[in-house]
Amino acid sequence: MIRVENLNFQYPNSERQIFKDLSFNVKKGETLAILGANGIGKTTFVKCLLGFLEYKSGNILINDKSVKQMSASEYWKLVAYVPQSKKSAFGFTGLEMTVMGLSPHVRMGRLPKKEDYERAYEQLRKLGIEHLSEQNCNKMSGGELQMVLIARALIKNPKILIMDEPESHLDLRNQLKILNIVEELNQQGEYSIIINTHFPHHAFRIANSTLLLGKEGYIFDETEKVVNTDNLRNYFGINSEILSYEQAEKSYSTILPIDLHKY
Ligand SMILES: Nc1ncnc2c1ncn2[C@@H]1O[C@H](COP(=O)(O)OP(=O)(O)OP(=O)(O)O)[C@@H](O)[C@H]1O
Repeated sequence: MIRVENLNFQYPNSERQIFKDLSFNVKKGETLAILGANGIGKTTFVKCLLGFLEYKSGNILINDKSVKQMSASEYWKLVAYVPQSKKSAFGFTGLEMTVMGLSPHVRMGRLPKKEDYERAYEQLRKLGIEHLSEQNCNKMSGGELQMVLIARALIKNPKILIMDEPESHLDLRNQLKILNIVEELNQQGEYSIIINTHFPHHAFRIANSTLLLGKEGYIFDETEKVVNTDNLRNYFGINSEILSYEQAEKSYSTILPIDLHKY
C-alpha cells in the first residue's frame, strides 16, 4: 500500500543527512510504529510523507504510484493526518472540526450540508464521543481533542492514517483509548497506519512492524524483532529489560528502562 524507496533527506545548510537510503513498506491492514531518540528525524519523515518537505532523492509510493505524481486532492483523499493535540487553539466545535475532515471530498468554498454534519455526528458517535459535538475544541482536554482529531481524520475514509505521537501528553486511560482505537482500525484491515511514538511498549501493543531510526542508519522489521534490549541500548543509550505478561490468552510486553548505558 505505502512504499518508501531509498529516501534521502538533508535540511539545507545542515551537514547532517537525516535519512540515507531509507526503505520500508506498510501493507494494507498493517500498522507501522516509528521510534527513535529525540531529534533523530521522526517528524521530518512525516513532513516528507505529507509533502511539506522535499526529499533529495528516492520515492514514496501509494498503491505503486509516486506521491509526486499525485494531485493534492488525489493524495488527501487517500491520506489523513492526525496531529498532536497539544498547544491547540481551535475555536470550532467538535462537530465542525470533524466536518472539516471532509474537505478533500467537497468543493472548495461551499458550505457543509446537513448530511455532512450528520456524517460527522455519526463519526463522533462511532468513537463514543458524540457528547463533544457541541463543545468548543478550546475547552476540551488533550485526550478529548485528540479523539476529535481522529474523528476528523477518519470521516473521509482514508486508506492511510498518519499519526504524530497521538498518545503523548495523555494520561494512562486516554493513552489506552487511543491505542484501542488504533488496534481496532488495524483489525478492520482497511488502513495502513503510521504512528510516531516515544513509547516502545506501544509499538509492541499496536504495531505489526517498527521503523527504528538512528544516527548511523535504521532498522525496519517486525516489531518483536526490532524492539529488543540490544537495539534499545544502541539506539536510545539505555540498559533495559523487557517484561511480558499474559492475560486471557493475550500477551502484553513492556520495557523497563534500568539505567543509562555507559559507553
Ligand atoms: N527546519 C530545519 N532546519 C534544519 N534542521 C532542522 C529543521 N527542522 C528540524 N531540524 C533538525 O532535524 C533533526 C530531526 O528533527 P525532527 O524534529 O524530525 O526529530 P524528531 O525525531 O521528530 O524529534 P522529537 O522526538 O524530539 O520530536 C533535528 O536535529 C532537528 O534539529
